[in-house]
Amino acid sequence: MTKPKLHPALDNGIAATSPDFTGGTLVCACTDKPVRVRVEGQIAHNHACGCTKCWKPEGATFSVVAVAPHDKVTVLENGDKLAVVDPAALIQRHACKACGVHMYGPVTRAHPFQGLDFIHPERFEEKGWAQPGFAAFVSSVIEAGVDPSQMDAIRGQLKSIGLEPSDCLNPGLMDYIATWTVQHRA
Ligand SMILES: N[C@@H](CCC(=O)N[C@@H](CS)C(=O)NCC(=O)O)C(=O)O
Ligand SMILES: [Zn+2]
Ligand SMILES: [Zn+2]
Repeated sequence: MTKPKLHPALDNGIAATSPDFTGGTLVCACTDKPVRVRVEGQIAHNHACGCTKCWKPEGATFSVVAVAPHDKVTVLENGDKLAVVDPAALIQRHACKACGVHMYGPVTRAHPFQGLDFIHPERFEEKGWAQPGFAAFVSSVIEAGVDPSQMDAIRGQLKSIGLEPSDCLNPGLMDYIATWTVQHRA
């Protein structure tokens, strides 16, 4: 059986994290006037996401997505090309209107992730960003059109490259969210 393809940054060996990575510039896919977004410092919680809302490159089953503190994220150039994909969503994904790449997605409402921006590290010009550590929303790939019969192979492939599959977030983040919820009960 052929290995299921997940994402270009996962299918040919995952690039190692560099301790020297101190930030980088995310660039959209436009050749003319690309949007450029600076992220200071290393990213956190990098993971593969199977949900239908996260941006994926052409042909990918998963997105690769991480977070950075909002105050470390700055639009450098061509921010006039950005628009929020779904203003009602928790993550305010700012996409390039010309090429469709999601450049940054802040969480502004009261939520355990408030103050964090979701970004796609494969758009960094630089190498060395923290490598993905788990896979989230794996069952959601079915909503994007994957045949349910493929799920065993997909979960097996994720495990084989060291990305433990979850159908929501990973246990550490789910515990963090539940703890926040207890602490913020009215
Ligand atoms: N099954 C749904 C899951 C969507 C979902 O909950 N995505 C997660 C992971 S990115 C989330 O936190 N979404 C918040 C948002 O989209 O604002 C889908 O695939 O559309
Ligand atoms: Zn673009
Ligand atoms: Zn997602």
